[in-house]
Amino acid sequence: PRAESMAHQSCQWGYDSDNGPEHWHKYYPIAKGENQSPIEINSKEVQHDPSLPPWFVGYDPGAAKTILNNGRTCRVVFDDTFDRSVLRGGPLPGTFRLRQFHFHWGSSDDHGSEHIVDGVKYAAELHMVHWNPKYSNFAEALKQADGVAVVGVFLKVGKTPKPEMKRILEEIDNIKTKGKEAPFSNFDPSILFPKSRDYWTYHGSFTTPPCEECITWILLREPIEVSPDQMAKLRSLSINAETEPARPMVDNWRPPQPLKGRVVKASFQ
Ligand SMILES: NS(=O)(=O)c1cccc(F)c1F
Ligand SMILES: [Zn+2]
Repeated sequence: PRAESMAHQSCQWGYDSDNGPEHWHKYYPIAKGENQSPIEINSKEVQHDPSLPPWFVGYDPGAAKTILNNGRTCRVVFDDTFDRSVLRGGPLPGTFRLRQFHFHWGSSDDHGSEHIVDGVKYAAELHMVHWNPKYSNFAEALKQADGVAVVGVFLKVGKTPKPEMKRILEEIDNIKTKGKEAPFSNFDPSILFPKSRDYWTYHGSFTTPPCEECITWILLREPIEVSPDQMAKLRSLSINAETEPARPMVDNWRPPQPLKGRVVKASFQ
């Protein structure tokens, strides 16, 4: 157990019993808000919206910059100083700039995703984070209800490895511990998308502190398939720094939050 809880440290939130999701509201009161994420998707209650347009991405592989272990997830960061890699259409007003993508996963294949669909927990969930350039920067955007758009992709464990995950998983050996980062260039994240563009969409929040309610979620219905070895590779990351005792980076997911009357729309019947 950790020597001190989040209360003493300058708010090092995490996923442990003493700094995890049940504690976040003490430093981030919005964590108990009306539009929190993730949520459970119940197909019987979603509203099919035939007017929902398709979403599109135009990603420049040259915008990929680095991959890093921030002690909570594995994150790939992009150059978002201009409209270089963008997401548009779907429920979104205008184009949104790709800033980073990261993952959430479990300690075993039977759980790990943040959103849950008709009771199904996937092994992991990929989040591609974009922000609305009508605001001057990401920090401003996350204070606005239409500031951020995240495309969520479920990862399901099967027999066949997803070749497009290879590049990311190969880099993991270079970023094993917190604070490590490595160059990561020439990568178009749209190769990680499934075939179908069907999605659910709702208004929610970051699933991590600061839990700001600034996100238009676009959750893809079709999971991508990864192999057990690929999941084991993700689980080989550590949350500790190189000089600290090894602690595995697993179960970095927030449980589902109250829907509070929000309506989830589906782009498909
Ligand atoms: N899990 S998450 O997609 O909601 C997320 C987490 C950290 C920073 C973000 F910008 C973000 F969107
Ligand atoms: Zn996330």
